[in-house]
Amino acid sequence: MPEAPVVLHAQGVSRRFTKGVTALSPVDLTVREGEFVSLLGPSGCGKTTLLRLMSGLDTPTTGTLTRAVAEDSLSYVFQDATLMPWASVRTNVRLPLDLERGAGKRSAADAAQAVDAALERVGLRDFGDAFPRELSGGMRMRVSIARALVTEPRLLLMDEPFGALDDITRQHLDDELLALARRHRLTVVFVTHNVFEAVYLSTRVVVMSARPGRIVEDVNNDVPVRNADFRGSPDFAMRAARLQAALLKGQQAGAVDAASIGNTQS
Ligand SMILES: Nc1ncnc2c1ncn2[C@@H]1O[C@H](COP(=O)(O)OP(=O)(O)OP(=O)(O)O)[C@@H](O)[C@H]1O
Repeated sequence: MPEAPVVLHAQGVSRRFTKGVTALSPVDLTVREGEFVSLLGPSGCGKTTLLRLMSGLDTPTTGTLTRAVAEDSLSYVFQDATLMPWASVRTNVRLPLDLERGAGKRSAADAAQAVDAALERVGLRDFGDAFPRELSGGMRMRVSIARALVTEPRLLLMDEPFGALDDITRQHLDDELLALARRHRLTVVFVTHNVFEAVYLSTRVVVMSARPGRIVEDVNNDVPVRNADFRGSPDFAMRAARLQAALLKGQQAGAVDAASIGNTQS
């Protein structure tokens, strides 16, 4: 079977911030259409930095990053739901279309239809008139996902979207996300530091070292079925253990890197 087209390609991409913080060592990474790639790494290893570079919100210090989808085919989901508290769910979800409509792209009726469809997709059809304060944390995150889906993106960049939720809600949203990704043939890059979530969701897991982040392992995780049986299976536990070991290796590599940087500076 021919390989799916490339959606994202990073070559030698690094990011150094002012004040000398190197958040990301040179990274090479290719993401293909339909993949669900998790970036897994310890806190502060540069996952968000890499995701922001992929989105175009930030530019690399070195290297090149090419994206084969247009800016309006890409959506970014932040760690927090980041909803406007004074606006209804419907208005929140419509925001990207309002910004787009400024450029004369879509009629109000089309926008309303797209908002309803996005709310339907995340199971919030009856909550369009509610305000964020009336919703649970999980529902707010679903609104945030509906807002990301309303433009019908091909590429979804998600920065630890379920990190603040309890396990049951997280698992529920994991299932909803998988169904959405499958139904709409999305390519997803998903930041997490949770090995179990990475195993459950991803077709591929990119494990990063502690800061300065670099890729220590690129693990294929293409499994045929993802459901409660899979979560409870020995295969699942083995995959999680393997990622845990890779994470540990990455943490140690980060510590060694930091020590050698210290040595060269002293
Ligand atoms: N704008 C910035 N200016 C200076 N340093 C920054 C900036 N953004 C991030 N950093 C630093 O870069 C490093 C990587 O940050 P980043 O947010 O990418 O990590 P992360 O892996 O996403 O962490 P977490 O899992 O905790 O969200 C951190 O040490 C952070 O302090």
